[in-house]
Amino acid sequence: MDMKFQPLLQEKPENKPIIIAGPCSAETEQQVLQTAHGLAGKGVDLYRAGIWKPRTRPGAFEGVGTEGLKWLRRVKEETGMKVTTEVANTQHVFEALKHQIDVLWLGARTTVNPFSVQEVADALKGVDIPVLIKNPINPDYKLWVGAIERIYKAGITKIGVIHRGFSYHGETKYRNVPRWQLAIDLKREFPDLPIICDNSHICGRRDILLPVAQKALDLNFDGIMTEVHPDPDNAWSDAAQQITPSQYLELKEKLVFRLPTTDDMEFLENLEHLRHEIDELDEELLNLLGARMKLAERIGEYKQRNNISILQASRWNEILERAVIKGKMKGLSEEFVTVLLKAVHQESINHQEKVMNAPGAEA
Ligand SMILES: C=C(O[C@@H]1C=C(C(=O)O)C=C[C@H]1O)C(=O)O
Repeated sequence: MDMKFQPLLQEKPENKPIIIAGPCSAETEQQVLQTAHGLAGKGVDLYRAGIWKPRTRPGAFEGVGTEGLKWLRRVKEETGMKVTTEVANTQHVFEALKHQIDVLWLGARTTVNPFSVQEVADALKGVDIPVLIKNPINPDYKLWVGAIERIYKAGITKIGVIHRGFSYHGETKYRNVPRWQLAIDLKREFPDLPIICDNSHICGRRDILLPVAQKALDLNFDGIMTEVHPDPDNAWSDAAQQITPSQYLELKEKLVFRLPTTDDMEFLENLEHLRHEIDELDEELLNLLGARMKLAERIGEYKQRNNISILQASRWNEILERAVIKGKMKGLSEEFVTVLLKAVHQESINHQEKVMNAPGAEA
């Protein structure tokens, strides 16, 4: 689907990151206003607070509901900051619009469900409001794009996405693993679609908020969304990942904001030169890989004639172990070498399968 997006915030100069901060949840009027005053006038474009909280299990704090929207309105009046909250159904949209919330967002648990996304989209028909769409909990690129398309088809063109990481069962330092590649894919397919990094939900802890936000900026993300609370340890939700307004401002100071590009001729010429060298190496890599597959095909022919299986685990092990060691000496990570070699091995198997199972191969 061909989509043309408009800038999320009209007044925001191009190439300046969109800064979103505020508590995970609105808890009390005092907490909402105290946090807002700690952030006002400090370059925060949008003040966030969850009013309706989808929780994993019942009984946890599920948000203050409509009452909290009045507190957000006071934030607007008293600080001049725009405000944003999460909506998940028709009633949320209706209440948020009634209380002049400036920007809406769809949460990860909503994006996973096309029925819910469609309900929100239908409620938004004919309304001109920016909408941010968080990635679905599971790393399903198409589901994420599907949610964007549903909102777009409702006539909303000020759309952005929020990358909040993906649920993962194994051991990891993150609460939600980033899988940056999905965000990079989105950038490639929709260059005009702003991507905002929710470092709080990716990290789930305070000590790595800065490197994750910086990584997002290095990947040319268009903004950062961070949870801020006046008393994080006693927050009613997501206590481990929230930081105080002053800690937040310190973090923001440390971030290095990058430009997507420049018109500096010297820089562009040097870049061009180095990129030319990369292109040549890429070409060489492909030639080598092509030649390697030709050899695999010859091995496939022998195996076929002698009725030998394609997969040879001990040989494959040897190759992988050797490559990891050699790779390390060349500064290549084990993770990269493993992923790369596994892909090469799979392609080699595919080539052999084709040769060995081709019609007439038995003859
Ligand atoms: C090419 C072979 O077949 C398979 C593919 C391999 C490769 O591409 O290097 C290695 C071992 C096998 O699993 C082989 O047996 O050598």
